[in-house]
Amino acid sequence: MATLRRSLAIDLGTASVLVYVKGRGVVLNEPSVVAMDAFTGKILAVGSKAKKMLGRTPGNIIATRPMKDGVIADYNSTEKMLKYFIEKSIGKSLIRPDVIICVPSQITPVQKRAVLQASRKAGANRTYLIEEPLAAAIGSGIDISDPGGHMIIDIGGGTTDVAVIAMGSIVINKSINIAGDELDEAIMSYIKNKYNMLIGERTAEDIKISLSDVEDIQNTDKLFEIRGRSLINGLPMQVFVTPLDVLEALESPINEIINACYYVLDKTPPEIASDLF
Ligand SMILES: Nc1ncnc2c1ncn2[C@@H]1O[C@H](COP(=O)(O)OP(=O)(O)OP(=O)(O)O)[C@@H](O)[C@H]1O
Repeated sequence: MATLRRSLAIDLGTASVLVYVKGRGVVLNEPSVVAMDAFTGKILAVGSKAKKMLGRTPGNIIATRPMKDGVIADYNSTEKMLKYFIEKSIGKSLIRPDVIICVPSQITPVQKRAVLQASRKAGANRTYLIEEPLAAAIGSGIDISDPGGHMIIDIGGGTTDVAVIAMGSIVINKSINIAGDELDEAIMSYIKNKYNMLIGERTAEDIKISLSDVEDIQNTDKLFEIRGRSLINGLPMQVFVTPLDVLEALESPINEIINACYYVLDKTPPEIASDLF
C-alpha cells in the first residue's frame, strides 16, 4: 500500500540547506540565514531573502546564521528555519514527514540531541541522522558497502570532514572547523592588511568563488574588482585583486585542511592505505 508519508533528506549546513524529497529529487537549496526583528524576535525572512540582508540590516533587524561550525548555534532560529524549509519543500501537511539529516562526523551526543529535537519541533515524524562523509560518498556514487577504502574530503561552510570509509562505515576521520567561512575570513583580513580596506563576508565569498580555481592561479591578467571602505579615510574605495592574492590569502587555512588529510592518512590501517594509494 502506498504511504502518504513523505520522506525527506536534509543537509542542514552552516552555509546552506538542501532538501531532497524522495521521488522528486533536490527541491530546495538555500542559504542557512534567518532575519528577525531584534525587539520582538519575529522571523522576517529565511534563506535567500535573508542572506541579502546580511551586513546590511537596519538596527531593528538582525540577519544571522543559526548554524556554526556544522552544529546548531542558535536553537530557536534553527527550529524556525527548518520548519520554514520543510513547509516550503512539501507544503503544510497533517502527516508529518520522516526525515534524515546529515551531521558532521565528530558531533557530540548533546549536539545530536539538539538536531533531533529541532527536527521534531519543526514538524518531522521520525528523524534519522547520517554522518556527512557517508552521505557525501553515497551522493558521489561510491558503493559504500565496498570493502575497499575511499577517502572523502568534504569542505563545507563551517567544517571540513576528512574521512576514510570502508564497508559502509567510517574507519577513521577528522573534523576541523576550517572550511569555506574561514577562507572568507582569511580573504577579508588579507585585503584589510594589504589594501587598508574593509570588505564584508559576501564580497570575500565572491572573491573566493571567482578566483580560487587552481587553474587560474598563474593567470595574472584575471582581475576582480572589489569595493569596500577605506581604513585610512573611511570613504568607499575599490581595488583589483588577482588569483595570486587569493592564493596568498588562503595559504594558511588550506594548509590546515591538508594537515587534517595527513592526520587521517597517518591513522589509516595499512591495507586500506594501499587502496587509497
Ligand atoms: N565554486 C566554489 N568555489 C569555492 N567555494 C565555494 C564554491 N561554491 C560554494 N563554495 C563555498 O562552499 C561553502 C558551502 O559549502 P556547503 O554548502 O557544502 O556547506 P554546508 O554544508 O552548509 O556547511 P557545513 O558542512 O560546514 O555545515 C561556502 O563557504 C561557499 O562559499
